[in-house]
Amino acid sequence: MDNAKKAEQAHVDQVKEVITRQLALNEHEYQKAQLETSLVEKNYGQNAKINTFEVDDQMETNAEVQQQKQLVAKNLENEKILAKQVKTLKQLKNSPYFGRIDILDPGETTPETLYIGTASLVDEHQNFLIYDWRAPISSIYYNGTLGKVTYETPMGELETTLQKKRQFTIVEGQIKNMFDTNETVGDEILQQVLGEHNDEYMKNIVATIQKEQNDIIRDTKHELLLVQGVAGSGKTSAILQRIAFLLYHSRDKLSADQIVLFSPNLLFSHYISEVLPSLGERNMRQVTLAEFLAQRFQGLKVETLFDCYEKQRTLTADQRKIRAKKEAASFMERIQNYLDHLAPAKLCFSDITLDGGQVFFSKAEITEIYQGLPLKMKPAQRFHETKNILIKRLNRRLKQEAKANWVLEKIDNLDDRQYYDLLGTKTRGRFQAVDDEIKHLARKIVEQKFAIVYDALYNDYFLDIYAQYQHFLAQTLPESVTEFSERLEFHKIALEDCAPLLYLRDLLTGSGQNQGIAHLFVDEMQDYTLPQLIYLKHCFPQAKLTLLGDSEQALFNPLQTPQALLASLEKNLKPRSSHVVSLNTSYRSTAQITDFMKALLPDGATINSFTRDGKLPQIIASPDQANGLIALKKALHQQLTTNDTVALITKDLAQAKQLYQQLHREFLPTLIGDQDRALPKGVVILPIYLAKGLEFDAVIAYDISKETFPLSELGVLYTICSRAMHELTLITIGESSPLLRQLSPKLYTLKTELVLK
Ligand SMILES: Nc1ncnc2c1ncn2[C@@H]1O[C@H](COP(=O)(O)OP(=O)(O)OP(=O)(O)O)[C@@H](O)[C@H]1O
Repeated sequence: MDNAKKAEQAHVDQVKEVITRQLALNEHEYQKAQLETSLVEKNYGQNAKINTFEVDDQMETNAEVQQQKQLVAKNLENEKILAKQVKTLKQLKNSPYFGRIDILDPGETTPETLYIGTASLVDEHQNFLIYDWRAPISSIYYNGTLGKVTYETPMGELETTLQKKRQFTIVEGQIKNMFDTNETVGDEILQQVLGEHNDEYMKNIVATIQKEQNDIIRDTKHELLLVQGVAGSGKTSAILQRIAFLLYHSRDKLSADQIVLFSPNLLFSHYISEVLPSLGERNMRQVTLAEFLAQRFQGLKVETLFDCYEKQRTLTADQRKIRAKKEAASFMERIQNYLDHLAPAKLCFSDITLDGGQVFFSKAEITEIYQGLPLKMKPAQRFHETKNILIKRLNRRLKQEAKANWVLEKIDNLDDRQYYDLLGTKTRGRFQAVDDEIKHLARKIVEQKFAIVYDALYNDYFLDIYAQYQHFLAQTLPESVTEFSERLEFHKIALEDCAPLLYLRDLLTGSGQNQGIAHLFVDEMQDYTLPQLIYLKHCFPQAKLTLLGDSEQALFNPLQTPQALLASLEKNLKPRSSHVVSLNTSYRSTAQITDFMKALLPDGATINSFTRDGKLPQIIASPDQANGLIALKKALHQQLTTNDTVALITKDLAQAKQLYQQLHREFLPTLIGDQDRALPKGVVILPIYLAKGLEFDAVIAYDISKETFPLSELGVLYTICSRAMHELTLITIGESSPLLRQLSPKLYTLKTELVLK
């Protein structure tokens, strides 16, 4: 070990000692806090039982119980903080830091050495032994080259001189690797990290964040941040780091619950779920578009992105035209326009009925209320007012109904359990007058009977939104009405109708907005239509947006330059400020695989491959299905010897199912469906849309032939190839895809599979 490394190891050991001391202290405190909580809880349980006979005692007990409750809550909070500290210290003990910077501030003569890790560590004398990677000063580590550098602080920009930058890999407290570097985080450690095999969970990239990724992570200025990055350029990694950064940066006012990430599929949600916890943060909320819509269309089967993809080849030219119109931003403007001119008489209300079908509020009564309101009222206000009037009328009816004979009879026939259930939090015999107790019970009985009416009012069921949307379609796109209503009869709704319909509903009823979400992230945004993005922005009006995508991987939408995309988003989402970042270096795959992917694209020259060496992709040409299958089996056997997981990625579900049938005896593969959340080891077979955002050590694509992959399937083939980290194999059957024929033979090895019979 050279002297520098010895000195650094000695420093690691010193820091570890401090960590060990703090860990012991925190663990002790944590156990104490746990004990205290359980004692208070026990106490609180007993306290809650005593003194409930006299009114005064009862009040006293209530106050005491309140106090005890607060104590438990405080203790639990304390416990949570200590548990988090223990977890953080344990992580630091294993690997206290990954970077060091030596800086010389203006006017100083001796440089200061700072170590950077996943969390801060302060010793007993308030010296910072480790700086959190998110601290303002740490940005120098990611951004600066040696010499004069600046960094942002809450007080403004500061300047310093960066004299040294050192990277470490520390495992179990031992320095495994150490490099000095001038540039941003150097290649050596990155090489090593990227060369590792794929894991069940994505890892954080905190030690090797690249400069342009750092710009995304630390952006706090823009309301709309658009990231356009080539496959494997670290978009997902960067946004997860960004979430951790934002939680640190705004820790007083931002919590993980105020952040929503739209992810492409459930597998992906599982895959990324460990990144934030590994950085000491809680996970944000995650949802797929399908889940989000399914919640809003209960009772209907909502077409998913995957259904759309599967069926797109069977659409007629007319259906395509209709879909294109519904997926244009102007369709949302038309909704706005429709509402601006909608006469109150054209509102499609429906009866509110009781369980037995008896009408409680008729459509005519509701329409009359709505029409009778002042003309200048906006639709949402008018709707709200109608609802208020209906609730008042309902309450009046309930009051009258409570005096009805059937109610009094019911009270007489209540058994004890029913009686106490109706009393709820009230106590029998504790009402000021006996009549009050009867009144209370009567009220509860009628409330139960008419709960369905409350429910209908509360959830706006008295507006027939489907009929309203149909009315809108009849005026705007009449050729699409029949298909919409036919689907509805079968309790189905097409994906392209979801965003416009919900938008119409929300604007009409003034509902559907969540003001509490501060950040909205959309991954794989190239698969979203503008109306969907407009609707999401409408749902989360206070949220800053981070949209990430790669136009080249679009399974549905045409290619767009980042600038054109930004211009279109600015026009339609109207953010106060916006910024686009392009990521052009692909980190996921070996240089050979990235070069192959690049060559598939007409504008692939803009992609930089990261210098990680590997095997050339392999193309196996086979004359027919039988030989193709033999080639596939051989390739699977061979790749399973060096990789834990081999992914057979297909163009669609039908092909995935067929291959599963052909391989299941020999390989026991797993056929992945859209409800699967985890990826097992071995051979996995999945259609490309379920592989979005994921990566695999080895990827095989089957039947890359003229018919299955014409030029128009470029995006699909590119996305399949870009899932491979270390090995890529393409098997062609008969005439190969024209996408492959245009590639230089230097980019792959070619093998012919031909078994002579
Ligand atoms: N700075 C980095 N340090 C270490 N690894 C990185 C870095 N940036 C990206 N990677 C790795 O590269 C791979 C691809 O990253 P990621 O999945 O975030 O890219 P992406 O742009 O979202 O990809 P895609 O759009 O193709 O799904 C991951 O294995 C990730 O860990």
